[in-house]
Amino acid sequence: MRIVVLTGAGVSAESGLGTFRDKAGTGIWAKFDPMRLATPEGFAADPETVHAFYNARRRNLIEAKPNAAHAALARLETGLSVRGGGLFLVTQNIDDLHERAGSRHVLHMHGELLKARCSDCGAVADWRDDLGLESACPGCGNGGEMRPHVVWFGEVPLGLDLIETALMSADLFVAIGTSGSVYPAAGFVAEARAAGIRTCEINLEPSDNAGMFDERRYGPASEAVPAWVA
Ligand SMILES: CC(C)NC(=O)[C@H](Cc1c[nH]c2ccccc12)NC(=O)[C@H](CCCC/N=C(/NCCC(=O)O)S[C@H]1O[C@H](COP(=O)(O)OP(=O)(O)OC[C@H]2O[C@@H](n3cnc4c(N)ncnc43)[C@H](O)[C@@H]2O)[C@@H](O)[C@H]1O)NC(=O)OCc1ccccc1
Repeated sequence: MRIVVLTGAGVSAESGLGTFRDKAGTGIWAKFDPMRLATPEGFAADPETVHAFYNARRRNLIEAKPNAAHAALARLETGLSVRGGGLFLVTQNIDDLHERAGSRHVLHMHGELLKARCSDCGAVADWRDDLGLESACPGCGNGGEMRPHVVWFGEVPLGLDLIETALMSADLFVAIGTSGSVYPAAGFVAEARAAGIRTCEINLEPSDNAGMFDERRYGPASEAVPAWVA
């Protein structure tokens, strides 16, 4: 059995990491302007404020712990591989909770908060401290060029070709904890359906494209994902 799982902010919500959009309007993008904080233009216009936004999220992440949903997906990875199948885990999350729960192969299509990238030479480095204009690139040594290694709006997500290949050879596509509002990730279910692949949504509430899924399971990820994996 080959399964492609796409996760979003909802899988890390019970680990204390805020989601971006929710019906109650208390998501990160309800409090902060994504066009100012999560676009290359916003970073060019006001890098200090963007650094402060991601530095706060990085410190918060370092204190966070994986939850039962992350642990269940790590078990699924092992379980499928010993039975000759495979799990392709792609996440929109920039946190490292899947890896901390034991998942060995995780594709971060929107980048990683614990990495920084030099806008000059493109070098990507592990980064756990605050990032700022004074941060020097460990590659080319230039200061003032380091930025969070995340995919901002208007930027091309990472690993789209690998995701496409995995999707086209999958038996099942499952979306977990995502609102289905950000593309191209929100379009994967349509691609899976078009390829005749079975689809399932696991979420707290129906997502924007809930109707596209063959199967829907609702509840907190820390309960619904272990129940689905078992
Ligand atoms: C807002 C939207 C309309 N805009 C877009 O989609 C844009 C523009 C666009 C492109 N194509 C389109 C087509 C139509 C319309 C618009 C577009 N897309 C882009 O700009 C993308 C880049 C998008 C990436 C932007 N970066 C992020 N983040 C990184 C930084 C950061 O994190 O700061 S996006 C941001 O939203 C993403 C999606 O959010 P979710 O993860 O789904 O989280 P959300 O809060 O929305 O939902 C949480 C869900 O969990 C549920 N939940 C809550 N608690 C729990 C719980 N306890 N248990 C279970 N579920 C739970 C809730 O009910 C809810 O449903 C997140 O990953 C997050 O990363 N780039 C691009 O298109 O480049 C060109 C291109 C593309 C392909 C090929 C060539 C060229």
